[in-house]
Amino acid sequence: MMVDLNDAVMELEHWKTGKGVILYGVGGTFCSGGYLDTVKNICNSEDGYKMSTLMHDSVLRLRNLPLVSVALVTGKAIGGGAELILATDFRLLSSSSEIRFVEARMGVGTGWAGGTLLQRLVGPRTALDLLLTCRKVSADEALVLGLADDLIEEKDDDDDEAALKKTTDWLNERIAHHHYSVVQTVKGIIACDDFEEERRIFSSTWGGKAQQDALNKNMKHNN
Ligand SMILES: CC[C@@H](C(=O)O)C(=O)SCCNC(=O)CCNC(=O)[C@H](O)C(C)(C)COP(=O)(O)OP(=O)(O)OC[C@H]1O[C@@H](n2cnc3c(N)ncnc32)[C@H](O)[C@@H]1OP(=O)(O)O
Repeated sequence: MMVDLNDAVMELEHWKTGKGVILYGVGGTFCSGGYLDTVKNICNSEDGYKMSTLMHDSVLRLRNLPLVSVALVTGKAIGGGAELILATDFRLLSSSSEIRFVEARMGVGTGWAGGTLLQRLVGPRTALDLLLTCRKVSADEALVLGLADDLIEEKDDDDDEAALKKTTDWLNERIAHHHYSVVQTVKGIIACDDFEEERRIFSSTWGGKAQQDALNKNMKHNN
């Protein structure tokens, strides 16, 4: 899974006209973290560092894609699986889903970049609490904590297809009507968090097709 994720992110980096991507699990589980047989086979500091380096690479490159990314969490997100939901811009949870950072119970810290990302999202105090208690976070609580951006009501727990359709619609409300260059510009500006880089990215679309089309419409922004 870890190598497959890295390959998938590399493929997405070559999608020059892309606008959005949804990260989701199948079979009623988002992700239950590292495959335990693999974890048992790499249980030494050197291999742990290599695994963590691979996953940090995947997670941070996923976060920095010029695409708007959403994690659709149906079922459980456990351990590294809970860390993976932090790799995207947004998180949509099915009402029966559950997030649980179990790393401390496994005798380790967060190995897939989840510690730094979690404290940026919910603050250091809440991050520390979630990582030390290893407690279940329900979809409702995730919304309160800022771990979820929206909830996907599902008629029954294993209706993955319906949840994916609702998530696609949610994402399209934000990207479908924009030219891909505009989506990539806005995402690039937010991801860079740097004024000089923002000016450079901004100027890459100034005068472009999307702006010319918009100006030619003589739009009034009052509806
Ligand atoms: C840095 C990341 C890394 C780390 O923290 O070190 C990790 O993420 S380590 C892995 C952390 N994850 C776990 O410890 C998960 C352990 N599994 C569970 O807690 C539960 O299986 C579940 C994920 C909550 C699902 O429970 P449930 O719905 O009751 O189903 P089952 O327990 O019957 O699971 C079905 C089947 O899947 C196997 N399984 C689940 N997770 C893993 C996993 N991470 N690695 C390997 N196998 C996993 C589980 O063993 C069952 O298999 P069978 O017993 O053969 O049916």
